[in-house]
Amino acid sequence: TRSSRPQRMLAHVKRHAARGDPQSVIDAIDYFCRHKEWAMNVGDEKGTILDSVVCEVSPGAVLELGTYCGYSTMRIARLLAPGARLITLEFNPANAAVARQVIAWAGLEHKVQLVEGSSGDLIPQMREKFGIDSFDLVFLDHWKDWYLPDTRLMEELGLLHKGSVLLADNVICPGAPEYLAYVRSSPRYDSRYFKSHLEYTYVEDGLEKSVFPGASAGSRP
Ligand SMILES: Cc1ncnc2c1ncn2[C@@H]1O[C@H](/C=C/CNC(=O)c2cc(-c3ccc(F)cc3)cc(O)c2O)C[C@H]1O
Ligand SMILES: [Mg+2]
Repeated sequence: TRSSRPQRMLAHVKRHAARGDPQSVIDAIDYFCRHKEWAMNVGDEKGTILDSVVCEVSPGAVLELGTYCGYSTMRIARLLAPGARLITLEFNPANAAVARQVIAWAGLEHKVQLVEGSSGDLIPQMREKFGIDSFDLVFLDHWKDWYLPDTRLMEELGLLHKGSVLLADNVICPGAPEYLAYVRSSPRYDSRYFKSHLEYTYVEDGLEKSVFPGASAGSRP
């Protein structure tokens, strides 16, 4: 049967990127998406904003929702300090299979734990299964109407601590209106919009960075 776009992207990586060199894998994917076939990776322009937030937070524990082909997984993992961990959730087995190979080609598999399944099912298992007490950084890039329910779930489970950062892709295109309204109106978050463009296009899009000031915030009388 005809190959999938993620499979063609992986083939391009294996042909053009150097093993163990994350930047060459990132560049190969960006080239493929810009000059051969568009794909919904966060891309190089928004990726630079993602990089700066990762460096600013220098997280010990990161959660990524929606691995897809592993592009943003690599962007985050390549910047992590020794011992820091990135858990990425992907419910489509075919995507997960491609992402594992992309991450391995970049030589980052020791920094990444890719878990297959739905975020709604897996987030409640973070403590017991992965020994994670809370996340310093969460990158939201899965189905857009899952952003808000998953954020509420992480709050309720106490997986966000004072200073935890949520970074959400696509808040303009395709958009995550309910999520955006929530983080921008809730006294629980200090939220800021980073204007950019939809990956590999001139269409406006951006990232929303929301800092969780702590459970006590917003509950004061
Ligand atoms: C709930 C849940 N749990 C685990 N993995 C989940 C999940 N929901 C989706 N996923 C996985 O994440 C990935 C899905 C991401 C959804 N992202 C998108 O739909 C998306 C779409 C566009 C876009 C913009 C303009 C256009 F004209 C067309 C498309 C751009 C993007 O950057 C995107 O992230 C793959 C999927 O298997
Ligand atoms: Mg996205």
